[in-house]
Amino acid sequence: MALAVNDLKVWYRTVRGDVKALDGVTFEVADGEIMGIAGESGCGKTTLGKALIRLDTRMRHVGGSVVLDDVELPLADDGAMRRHRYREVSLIPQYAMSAMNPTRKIGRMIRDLLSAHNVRYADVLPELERRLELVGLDAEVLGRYPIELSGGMKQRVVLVLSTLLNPSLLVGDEVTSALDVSSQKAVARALVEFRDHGFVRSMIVITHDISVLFQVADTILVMYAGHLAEKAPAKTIISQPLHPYTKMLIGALPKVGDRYEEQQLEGIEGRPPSLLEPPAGCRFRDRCPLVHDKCAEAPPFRKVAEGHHVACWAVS
Ligand SMILES: Nc1ncnc2c1ncn2[C@@H]1O[C@H](COP(=O)(O)OP(=O)(O)OP(=O)(O)O)[C@@H](O)[C@H]1O
Repeated sequence: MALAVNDLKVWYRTVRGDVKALDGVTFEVADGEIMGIAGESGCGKTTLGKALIRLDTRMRHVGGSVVLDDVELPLADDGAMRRHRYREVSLIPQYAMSAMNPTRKIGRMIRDLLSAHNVRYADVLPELERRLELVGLDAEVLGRYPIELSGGMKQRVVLVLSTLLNPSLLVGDEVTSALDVSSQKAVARALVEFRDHGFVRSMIVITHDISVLFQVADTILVMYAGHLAEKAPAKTIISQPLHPYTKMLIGALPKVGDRYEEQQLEGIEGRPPSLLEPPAGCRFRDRCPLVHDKCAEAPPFRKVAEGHHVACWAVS
């Protein structure tokens, strides 16, 4: 087992009270698994990804644990997390490619990052060049400034850089967003290849665009309002989703072969509850077509088949 997250709660302190962005989530990611996280904006995807690497000053670890390769990560202790970051668990944050320092050449930027982790650039340079080549980039990109590269090239550099020390887990947050379709495909392919080559053991790929996950993910975890709704193999999520929210998410996707003007995208009516004062019970119940009395109680995230977990009272 690569990653075991148990009843993890991470809240944000705000002047209006605590935002319960991650409110007791439990799941596992196996060795070699690429797990995608899907869900509407604000459901807690980014918070979950960040919580595994670095809590920012407003985030508070309220409870629960994260165990990576049998070692519990000291989430609340930023100094102690340093030892795990980058070497064992690495993050490609949202907007990583836009956040590259425009005044630093790519090679210099990588050198700085490595030296912050006590690794000599010269020692990894041959491997760095090999991996750049693998993602279709010539080693001469190391002598270029970020502005000289396209979005897709930058994102492939970020992928190589973030996995250079072969971490056990890579978390990629919206790594294919803001790219054109062919660059999206190249980055998605590179993610899978990096796992297949063993450059990274397991991955969590976060996106609001569930169709991206069909290209890369072995399993998909669907989140709703700081809770987990469903986790299953990607094929099962597409063909036999069980949670009413997952069914709506899948139903909201355009169907292959539909003509644009004929598409009737259903969308999902209503909005998720506020995470400042989330209601007790199932958080989806106000929007759920299957709501009944029992939903006043929070449904457990329980196993319904091998590799398939669902939190819904209406699923038998
Ligand atoms: N710094 C912060 N301070 C207070 N609340 C925050 C902060 N960052 C996020 N939140 C709140 O936490 C909840 C979860 O946000 P998060 O960014 O994790 O969701 P998300 O699913 O990744 O959304 P998106 O797809 O828009 O990135 C939301 O209600 C959001 O408003």
